[in-house]
Amino acid sequence: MAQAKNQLLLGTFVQSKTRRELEYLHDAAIAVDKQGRIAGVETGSGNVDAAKTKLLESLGWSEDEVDVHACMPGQFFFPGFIDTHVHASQYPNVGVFGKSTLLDWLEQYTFPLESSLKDLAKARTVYTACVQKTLAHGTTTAAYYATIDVSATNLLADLCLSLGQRAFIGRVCMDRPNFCPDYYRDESADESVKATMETIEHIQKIDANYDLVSPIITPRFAPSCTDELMGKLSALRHEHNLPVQTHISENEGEVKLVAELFPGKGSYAEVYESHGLLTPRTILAHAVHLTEAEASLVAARQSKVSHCPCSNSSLTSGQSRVRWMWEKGIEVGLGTDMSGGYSPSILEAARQAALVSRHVAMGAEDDESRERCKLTVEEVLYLATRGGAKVVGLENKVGDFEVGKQWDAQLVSLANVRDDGTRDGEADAGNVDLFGWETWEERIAKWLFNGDDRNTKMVWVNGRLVHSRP
Ligand SMILES: Nc1nc2[nH]cnc2c(=O)[nH]1
Ligand SMILES: [Zn+2]
Repeated sequence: MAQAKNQLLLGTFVQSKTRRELEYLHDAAIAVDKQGRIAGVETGSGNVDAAKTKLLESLGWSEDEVDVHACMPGQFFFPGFIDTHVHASQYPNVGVFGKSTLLDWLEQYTFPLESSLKDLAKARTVYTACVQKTLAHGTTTAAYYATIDVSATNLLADLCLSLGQRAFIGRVCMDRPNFCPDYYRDESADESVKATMETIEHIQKIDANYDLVSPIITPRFAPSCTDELMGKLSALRHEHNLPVQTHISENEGEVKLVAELFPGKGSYAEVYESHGLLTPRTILAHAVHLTEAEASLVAARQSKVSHCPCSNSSLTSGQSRVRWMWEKGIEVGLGTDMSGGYSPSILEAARQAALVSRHVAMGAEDDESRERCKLTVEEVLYLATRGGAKVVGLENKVGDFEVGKQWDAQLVSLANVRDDGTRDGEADAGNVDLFGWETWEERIAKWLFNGDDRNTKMVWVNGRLVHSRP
C-alpha cells in the first residue's frame, strides 16, 4: 500500500552494523518514498537542518511534499524487531504454563487452546490482540504459526495485512495419530497438504507478490508428523518456492521420542534432512540440544535457527548456545515463542538471550570460554534485527537503514529526569530514566535491560505508521 506522501525522519538513528557493533547516526536525515523504501540517508552535515536540506536537494523533493518527523531529546530511531518464531494462536496463554515441560505442556495447555480457534470469532479476537500487541512492542516482522484450521489461519493473514505487520503465516501440519490428539489432528498427509495449499492460495489472492504477507510451510515438529507428510510438505515447498518452519531439539524428552519414532535416522536433524526439509530457507526453532554433528549438518544446509530463550527457561527446556552455533556458521535470530515464552516482546527476548548466555558461561570449563559464551548488548540487538532478517530471508529488505531497504522501524523514547526528579509524560514514561550524562552505549544498554512497550512511541512497516502511543 503506497503512502500519500514522501517522509523525512530526522535525528538519531541506531542500527546494527555487524554482530559486534552498533552504529550511531546523529544529526541525520532519512528519506522514505511513498512505497516505504528508504530513498536516501544523509549523515555528517553537522546538524539536522543541514542534513534535511541536503537530502531534499539531492532527491529533488520540495519541503511541502514531505511529512517530517523529528526526534526529541532522549529519542532515537531503531530498526523494527523481527520475531522469527511465534505462535499467534497461543497468545491467550502467555504466562500460563505452571511447572510443565514441552510434551505435557502441549497436551495440557496448548492443543486445547489451538483447537478452540476453529471458532472464527474467537480467532479474530485472539489474532487481532496478538498482532496489535506485538506491533506495540516494535515487532515489524513475525514468523507466525496459526493452527490446523484453514479459515482461522487465513484470517490471521488478512489481519496482518490490514493491521500492517510483515508476516509469514504457517498453517500448522500435524497428522501422526499416536502423538496428536483425536480432536486436533489432520486426517491424513494428503488432507494436511490440501489444507496448506488452501492457505497458500488465499495469500496469493490477498498479497500476490508476498509484499507483506507470505505463506510458510509448517510441519509442527517431527513427533507430530508422519514420514509421508514431511515428504509431501517438502515437495510442496519446492514446487512453490516457499520457506519452512519447524521445531528441533527443544527438550530432552522430545529428542528421545524422536529417536524412538524414527529408528535408524541417526538424529533429529537427520529426520528433517531425510525429507529435504533442511533448506537455506528453513527456520528451526530452539536447537537447544543439537549434537556437534547435527549443528554441522544444519550449517552445511544453511538452515537458520530461532533462539527462544524466554521459552527455553519457562518450559525448563535448556540453554541454547548461540556463540557455539555462530562458530559453527549457523545464522541465528530471536523468537518469543509465545506461549512457550511468556512475553510478546523481542526486547525481552534479547535481554533473556543475554542472561541465558551468562548461564551457559557459568557452565563453561575455563575463564576464556566463560568470557566467550557471554553475548553483549550489541550482539543480542543484532539477533533482534539484522540476524532475524537473515533468518527469515529478508536481509535485502529489512533489518537496517540502508538505502533501498523498506522503512520498518520504531521510534524509541527514554525518559529524561529533570532537576526536580520529575520526567516528561510521567505516568507513561517507562522504566528507563536518563540523567543526561549517559553515553549512547549506556542509553542503549539501559533500554535493553529496562525498556518495554512504553518506550516504543511509533512503529512503521513499509513506511506505513502501524502503531503510535499518545
Ligand atoms: N515451544 C513449542 N514447541 C513445540 N514443539 C511442537 N509444538 C510446539 C509449540 O507449540 N511450542
Ligand atoms: Zn514454538
